[in-house]
Amino acid sequence: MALQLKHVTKRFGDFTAVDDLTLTVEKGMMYGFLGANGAGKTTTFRMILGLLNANEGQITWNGKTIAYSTSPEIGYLPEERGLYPKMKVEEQLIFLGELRGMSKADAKKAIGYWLERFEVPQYTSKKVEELSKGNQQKIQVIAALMHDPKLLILDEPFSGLDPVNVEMLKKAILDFRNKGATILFSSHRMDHVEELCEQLSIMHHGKQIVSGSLREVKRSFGRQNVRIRSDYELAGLDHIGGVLHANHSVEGAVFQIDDESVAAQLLASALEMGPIRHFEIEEPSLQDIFIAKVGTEHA
Ligand SMILES: Nc1ncnc2c1ncn2[C@@H]1O[C@H](COP(=O)(O)OP(=O)(O)OP(=O)(O)O)[C@@H](O)[C@H]1O
Repeated sequence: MALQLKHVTKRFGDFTAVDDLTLTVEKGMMYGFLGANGAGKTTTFRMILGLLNANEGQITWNGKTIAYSTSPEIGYLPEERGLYPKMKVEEQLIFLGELRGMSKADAKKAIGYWLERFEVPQYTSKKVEELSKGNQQKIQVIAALMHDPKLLILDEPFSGLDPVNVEMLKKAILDFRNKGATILFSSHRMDHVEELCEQLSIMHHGKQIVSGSLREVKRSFGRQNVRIRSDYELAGLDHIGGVLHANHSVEGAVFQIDDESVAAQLLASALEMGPIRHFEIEEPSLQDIFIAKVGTEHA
């Protein structure tokens, strides 16, 4: 039970949007698909769903090409949210559930469950256009989950949701993972990916420039962060040899280093300047890795 992409390439004219992409998402795994705007994420999702044809390579789900008959097994949250504004919430979800092979009775039951769970039961008979953007997003998420799919493809699932709703959705997605669903999702929020995903890829101009488990990706990055909190300015430490990058805030600073001996030097130099409140050597965040790999050129 796995989603497999092997050497997948998609060209639009002479522009290559996805270039020789290979990845596997095993059953019960949550896979984070990262990349700057235009990196090729949505194009990849559309190829997985069969909405676009790849020019080269193979995409299989449990060893078979994804076809219309596979659709009841798949839940897709598209990037461009596509609800009918004039249609009532329940009517619309019943329609979408039936497209995924549900009976009307099963669809109604699932809709009741999800509207309650997402704390919006009062919207059952409202037109979609009467809902706020975040609540429309919840309805679209319900459309992707209600038929209990085995493979979830979620394009920016958390965008437009407030922090409480983000937590609600994270729990729902984790429940799917815990009952064995295979999940691939894109996000621009590195903290969400860091929290949820065992495996990840970073795409850049259609190419997969980083891939592996979160642990491997962090280890192979080879840099660490030194966090110092103090009541005085730490800018004087930026020029210590071996400091690759410094980020200052009201609380202190975070210095990126690639050699642990630099940490000792930072500590000694900070203490020479005055007392410090906190000193810690941290592993790099996904945000650090993303910016280092994609950021300069992106900027
Ligand atoms: N139908 C199309 N015709 C021509 N070019 C396209 C088409 N669809 C996508 N592209 C181009 O392919 C590239 C990848 O687009 P894609 O939508 O996959 O990026 P993305 O990683 O999902 O970006 P975002 O984070 O902004 O959603 C972009 O340069 C885009 O302009």
